[in-house]
Amino acid sequence: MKIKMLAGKTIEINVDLVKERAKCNFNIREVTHILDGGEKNTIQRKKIEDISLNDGQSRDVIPEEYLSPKERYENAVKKSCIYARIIKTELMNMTGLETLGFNSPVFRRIADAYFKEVTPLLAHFGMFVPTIMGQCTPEQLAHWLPRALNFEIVGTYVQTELGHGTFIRGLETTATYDPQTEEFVLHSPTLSSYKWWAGGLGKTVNYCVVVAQLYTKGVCHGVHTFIVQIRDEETHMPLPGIRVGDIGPKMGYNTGDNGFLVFNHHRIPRENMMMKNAQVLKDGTYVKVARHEKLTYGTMVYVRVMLVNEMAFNLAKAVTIAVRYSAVRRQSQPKPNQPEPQVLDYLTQQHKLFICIATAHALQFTSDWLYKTFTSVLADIRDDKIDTLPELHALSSCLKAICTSDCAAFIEICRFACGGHGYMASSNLSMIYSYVSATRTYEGDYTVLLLQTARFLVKAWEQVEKRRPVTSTISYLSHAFDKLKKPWDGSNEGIIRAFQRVAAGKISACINCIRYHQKSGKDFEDAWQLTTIQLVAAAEAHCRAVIYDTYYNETIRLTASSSPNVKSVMEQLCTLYLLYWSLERTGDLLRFTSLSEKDIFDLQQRYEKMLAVIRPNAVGLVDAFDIRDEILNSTLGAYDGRVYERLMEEALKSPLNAEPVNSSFHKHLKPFMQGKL
Ligand SMILES: CCCCCCCCCCCCCCCCCCCCCC(=O)SCCNC(=O)CCNC(=O)[C@H](O)C(C)(C)COP(=O)(O)OP(=O)(O)OC[C@H]1O[C@@H](n2cnc3c(N)ncnc32)[C@H](O)[C@@H]1OP(=O)(O)O
Ligand SMILES: Cc1cc2nc3c(=O)[nH]c(=O)nc-3n(C[C@H](O)[C@H](O)[C@H](O)COP(=O)(O)OP(=O)(O)OC[C@H]3O[C@@H](n4cnc5c(N)ncnc54)[C@H](O)[C@@H]3O)c2cc1C
Repeated sequence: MKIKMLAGKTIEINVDLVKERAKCNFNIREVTHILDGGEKNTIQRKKIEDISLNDGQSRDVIPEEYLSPKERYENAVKKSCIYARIIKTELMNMTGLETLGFNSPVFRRIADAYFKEVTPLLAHFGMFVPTIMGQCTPEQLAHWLPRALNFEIVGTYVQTELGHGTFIRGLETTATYDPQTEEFVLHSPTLSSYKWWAGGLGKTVNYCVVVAQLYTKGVCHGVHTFIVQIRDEETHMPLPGIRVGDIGPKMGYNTGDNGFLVFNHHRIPRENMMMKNAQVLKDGTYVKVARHEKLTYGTMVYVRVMLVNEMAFNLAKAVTIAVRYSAVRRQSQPKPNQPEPQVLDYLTQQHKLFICIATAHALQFTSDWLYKTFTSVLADIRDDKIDTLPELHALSSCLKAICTSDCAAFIEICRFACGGHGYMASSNLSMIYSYVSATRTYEGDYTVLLLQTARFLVKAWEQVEKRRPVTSTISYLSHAFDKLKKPWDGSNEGIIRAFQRVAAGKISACINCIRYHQKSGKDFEDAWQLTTIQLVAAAEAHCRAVIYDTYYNETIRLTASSSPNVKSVMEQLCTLYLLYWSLERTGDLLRFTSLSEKDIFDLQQRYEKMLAVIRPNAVGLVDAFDIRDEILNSTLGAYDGRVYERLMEEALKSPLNAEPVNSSFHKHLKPFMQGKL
């Protein structure tokens, strides 16, 4: 079927997708505007996408998979420069876009059209610039920020070492102050102190933020951040005292040139210590400026916040691919003499996919809410108020952990939903998965971050016990002393309250367990270690309760003035999300609420009914994510649904198809088959 598109281009669209779009009963644009945070944002995003993508500079002539690792990296650098130039010269100064930050999610979104994996400049944008913004004095900021934003220097964030990633206090790289020359001497004293992992470090950057143990006047003051030049600005040669290189192939991020870095008594000026939170004076005197010791960890908190948005977007990509493909794909014959159904019509397929759409919405709204919380805490810190920081740390830690973990699991389900073709590199699902699966580890491992949140929850519990006030995200704890099981009512609000009861019950169980071990003679640290499995589960339950509450309230708020059908489809998705997790967590609900077997039966019925209600709008819902084909980069997920044509077109690009017979036949296979080898 031929369809005339808005831009005047005529394209052929798969007939099943045309029918699906005709079935959709809500205004797709309106949902796009809600997801973008308003119509103005959608218009702005589309304008930026047009400028960045319409001239085709993002496209590769040869698919990246067929290039050598070196060629892939070089191609990524080339395209990074093209894209960075567009951002710098065409977008940032454009009228109407003044409010757009260098770290706008729109820039990040478009980057996927340029890079199948990642740009070597991701850590420059994502970590180097934010650390400069967060850790420098005004004078340092004036010196470094313009240089970094203008790409006169490119940098990364070098913290992790071979021996330690999680335990930052255990890092071994030293920065020892020499008052004679007013310099810091950076040194890697052991093999385990070698810096390892930083993105862009291997070959791309010439500067970096280094996290090292600060020594002055013979005293260690713990980890601090330093701006370190590692390569010559002209020749790009590593400076004396620096050994730097690429760490080699990984499961993903292969165009990201993650690197190693070894210091041999490398000297940097005193002014290169990032001095917003602590200073070393010329004579070597150490002066603590910040009121909260952990403000040095600020960049990590920022990235954890940004990652929640990243997850919403990546899941939206994966489910767009899987839903469109499932509308095009036909398989099996449940009834004799009937046509093969679209796989999207199978209830089990809907069960795999509609939760992914709902999760993308839940994470998008949660991420917007978290970002607002983050900016308000930053404003507090600027006013020298630090009491809101622990809650932000607890929230960003658990949300980063749960969102990255859920998103990785659901993306893999999207791949399962696409059968064998989902396993093709050209589906792009494997690339999306390998990108997302790393996010569960980096910027704080899943378990480690949930234990940070648990620490906050245990302290909050003690506050509640003393009848002291607690902050809003944990106010539900005040009902936790109710020994009775929470009555189950099954409404959306009821489900949210039930899960808050689950979280409170799990935290209470942890407290009991810690106290039990303490009573039997263990010290607090041992009692804590013996409770960590339950603590992780309690922090997860708390995090999910926060997501349910945020998703539900934001859906109501954001659709308050929407058209009736948009309002109802958004509410249906939110209800589906709550029902899905109720069914996933029946054990918890049976333990902490009055949920009965009959209630579980009802939940299942309601859940399946909701799948059926959402079914006609499924393609419309993924269209509403409004992800351009260049960004999706998928044979299975393109807007036109020409799945088989695209699969064949991509297969023909394989260099193995360039010749009818490969030379290995004559060299190896034939002699072997003829018994001559
Ligand atoms: C052209 C291009 C265009 C492109 C355009 C693109 C443009 C857009 C770009 C946009 C970019 C988007 C995407 C970004 C992707 C970036 C990629 C990133 C890659 C990955 C980077 C990394 O991977 S980089 C390394 C991260 N490595 C960690 O993540 C280590 C975890 N490890 C810890 O984080 C600590 O080690 C750990 C466990 C807390 C214990 O720290 P510790 O031992 O010092 O502390 P304790 O546990 O003893 O805790 C003592 C007390 O401190 C409290 N506390 C602890 N932390 C706190 C904190 N942060 N804030 C407040 N309070 C804190 C705690 O709550 C206790 O409080 P209390 O005493 O009151 O209970
Ligand atoms: C793709 C990628 C990019 C990266 N980019 C950067 C970068 O740009 N800059 C940078 O500095 N780093 C970077 N990293 C490193 C990353 O931040 C660390 O790998 C991450 O923080 C995890 O730390 P680790 O490797 O030390 O894991 P470990 O802490 O050694 O984890 C191993 C296991 O031990 C468990 N564990 C550890 N501590 C505890 C505990 N206290 N309690 C219970 N269980 C525990 C963990 O749960 C995990 O299962 C990157 C990593 C990856 C994969």
